[in-house]
Amino acid sequence: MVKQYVTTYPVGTYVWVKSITNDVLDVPKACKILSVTNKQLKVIDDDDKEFWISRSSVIKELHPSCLQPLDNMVGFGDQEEYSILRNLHIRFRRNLIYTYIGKMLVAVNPYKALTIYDEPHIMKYRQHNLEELPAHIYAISNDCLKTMRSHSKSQCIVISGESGAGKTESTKFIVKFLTSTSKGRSTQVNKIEDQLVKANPLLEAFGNASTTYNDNSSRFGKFVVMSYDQSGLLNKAHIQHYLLEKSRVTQIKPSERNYHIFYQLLNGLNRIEQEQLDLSTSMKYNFVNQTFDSRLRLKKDDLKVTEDAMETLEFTKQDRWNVFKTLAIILHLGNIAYSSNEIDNMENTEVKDDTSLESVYKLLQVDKTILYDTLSRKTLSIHGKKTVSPVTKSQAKMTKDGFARTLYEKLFKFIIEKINSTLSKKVVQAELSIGVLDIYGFEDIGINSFEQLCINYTNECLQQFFLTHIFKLEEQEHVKEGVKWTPIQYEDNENVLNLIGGMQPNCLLKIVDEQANLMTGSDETFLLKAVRAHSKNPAFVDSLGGSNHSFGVLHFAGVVFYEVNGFLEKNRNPLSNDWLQLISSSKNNFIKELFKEDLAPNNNRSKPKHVAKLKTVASQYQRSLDSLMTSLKASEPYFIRCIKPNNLKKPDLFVDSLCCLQLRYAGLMATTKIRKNGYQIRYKYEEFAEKYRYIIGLRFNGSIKSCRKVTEDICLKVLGAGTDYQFGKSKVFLKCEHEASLDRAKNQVLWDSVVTIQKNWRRFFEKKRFNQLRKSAVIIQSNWKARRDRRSYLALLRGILRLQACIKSRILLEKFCSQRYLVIRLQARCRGFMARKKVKEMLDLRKKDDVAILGDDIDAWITSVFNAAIQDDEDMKEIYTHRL
Ligand SMILES: Nc1ncnc2c1ncn2[C@@H]1O[C@H](COP(=O)(O)OP(=O)(O)OP(=O)(O)O)[C@@H](O)[C@H]1O
Repeated sequence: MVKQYVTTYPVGTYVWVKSITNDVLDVPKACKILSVTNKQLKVIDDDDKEFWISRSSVIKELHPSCLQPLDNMVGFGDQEEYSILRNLHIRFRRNLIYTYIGKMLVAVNPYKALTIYDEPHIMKYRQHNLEELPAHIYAISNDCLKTMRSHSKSQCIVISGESGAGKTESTKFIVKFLTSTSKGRSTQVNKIEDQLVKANPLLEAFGNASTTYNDNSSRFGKFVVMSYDQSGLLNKAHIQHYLLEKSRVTQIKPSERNYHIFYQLLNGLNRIEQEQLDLSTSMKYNFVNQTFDSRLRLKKDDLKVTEDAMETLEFTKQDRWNVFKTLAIILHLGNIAYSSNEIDNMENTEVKDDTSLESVYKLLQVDKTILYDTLSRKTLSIHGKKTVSPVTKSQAKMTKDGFARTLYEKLFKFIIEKINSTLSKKVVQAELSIGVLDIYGFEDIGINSFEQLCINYTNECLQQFFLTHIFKLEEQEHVKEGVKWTPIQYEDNENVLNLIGGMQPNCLLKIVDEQANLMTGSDETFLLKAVRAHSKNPAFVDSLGGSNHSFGVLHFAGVVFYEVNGFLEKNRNPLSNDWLQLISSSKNNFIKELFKEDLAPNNNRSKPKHVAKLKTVASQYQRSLDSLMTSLKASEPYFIRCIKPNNLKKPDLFVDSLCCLQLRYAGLMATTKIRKNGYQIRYKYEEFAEKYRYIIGLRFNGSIKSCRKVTEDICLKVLGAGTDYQFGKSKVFLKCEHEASLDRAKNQVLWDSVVTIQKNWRRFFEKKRFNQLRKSAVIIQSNWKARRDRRSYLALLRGILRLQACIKSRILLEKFCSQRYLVIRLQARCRGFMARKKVKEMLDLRKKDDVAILGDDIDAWITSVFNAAIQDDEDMKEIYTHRL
């Protein structure tokens, strides 16, 4: 038995080991076998912890594809929850926080700064396709941008996850990438890019606060839409906001804080400004001193950052001052105190006439008596007759706080509208856009209220959008196209959606609205009606039997109980006629502008709008949610699921059970399966043929019939026969890896064509250059040859002249010598003649005179003459010879 075991799992094998506890979230672990005994195995897990396990704890051996961390989890041979979790875990330990599931991105919050978001990374990811580089949020952003351009269709990126999972940071990285790709191409784009980036600190100052889960938690949802013109340049942006958590303005939970801007204001204003707004240090104001979190130090510069952002976003100095003034009013409202006494058995509430009342009166610019009355009385209209009645201390405080909350909400709306007007100055036609949705995650905070119901309803809608996109559409499309489809089990949340909102007449939000509009409506009547309408609905959990007034909803992430106390009040517009009249009498035009919608006359111009049917929070919220869903449905979606690795906000700590829960809630498991089993890539035949026709070197002729044939030919050529892809009625169904192969093949063809074009162009260019060079070379050569020939000609000429001179001199010399010779000969002849003549004469004389004496002289003389003649001849001869 042992032998068999050891043979199956030898030392060094990686195996899945069952969890030690029976906790549903304690998933199996991957361990390496270190040693084997008869009964037990010594193993080491991914955290380098060694322990002994029994043989029966081993589930199975790890699939070879799971041994190394994978960038895209659809590549796993082993599609189990624990293998996915382990992949995320070991990647996280290597600081690889991003992982794909098909085109969906899972991002694990590292809780530490990573050096993967700088400009060189942006440049790198901009030049590559998805999956060519390690998984990254930039790769998803780049793919989204490319798809928008190539499909000419707007895109959206839906980011979801728990509070603190990293949604807002992810949004910032996407915006950074998308804006920087257009950066530098025009001054207008640069301006929008700066403004969009600066909108972040401004929104964070007014919409973020420190909470138990996150020191910089966004207390509102936002949908940032970036619009691109036809040339693909970013030219405007718009921010839509959802459900600001306004209750935080007046009430903060222990160890949490109010919105950052209040602390910034109290710490950052100079003394003169503080005096003008009657403000001093933060600890004096009830709305901000309820808790003090020592972890968060207040920085003087924070207000400066917000003011800089305001300046970039074109807030005027007056706007800035108006905003600060409104914040000061809210802070002073928080400090207004009441006293009460009993008159005629009725509690009579009075406002303490202190500095806070003075400050509100001064900053709100209203009549002090009207302010005093609004704060401590209420006007009732009975049968058209108005009567003023006293209110209890708690009622007075509630309406005053309600006004402070509404004022803050209006101020936040003003900030967003101002940002939007700056970011959307340019009007463009035929624009495409990329929307990034960063919305609060699913919430269960113990005592949940109306706000949590709305937040969780939003998450249900997004979950349905996700499910619809991933599952339902997949299924429908496969069936419609006649492609083989293996159904996959997933949790459909349509039931929960119908329970809370939507078109159903009896949904919870409609019942809250209905009760809020009834004079007799109360939280109790709402609960009663809800129970009556939905007691049989499996998604509705009735807790009427319990001591508290609550009901539960079975959300996709689990059951959440909601306390109904305050439901109706929160749903109603809390501003009474008294407050609206106070505002309409104000000389503070900014505040009046904030409330202009509420103060605008109704159709019946004599009556203020607020007298008509209530414009409830639920109805407004449902409208904005509907519009959001319409925008999302009109675009091609990308999903980013953010995962919080631990609740301690610590780096390098990955708690398996916590992450496992988030994976389940996010439906990631089913996604991995559908991605692996299904065909995530599909193209209409025309689109496919148009996109990939280069592979078979074809011109596009637009006919559907031929497009299908073209598609089949291309697939056969690149993917081969029998590979797992299918042809539907109008589309071809492919897997991710098929698209990658096709893209590679297309890129290769395009690359080859580019090389051919380049080659030919270079040839043409080089040939032209060569011809020019040759022409020039010939000119140079000919000039050079001419010069050289001229030089040798001149040398030759000189030689010839010298030769001529030599020859001439020689001829002359010869002539001279011969003449001389002749002259000498002539001389000799003459001399001979003369001598002979003289001899003859002397001989004649001897004949006549003393011949004996003369005879000897004559002989000597004749001899000398003869020798001289011979010598002359010899000399001549020699001269002549030398000359030659
Ligand atoms: N990619 C990241 N790199 C480094 N730190 C990160 C990253 N993502 C998130 N964080 C850290 O986690 C904190 C919480 O992130 P973030 O504010 O984005 O969460 P959230 O999901 O938007 O939360 P909430 O819903 O409460 O607004 C950030 O302040 C930051 O410190």
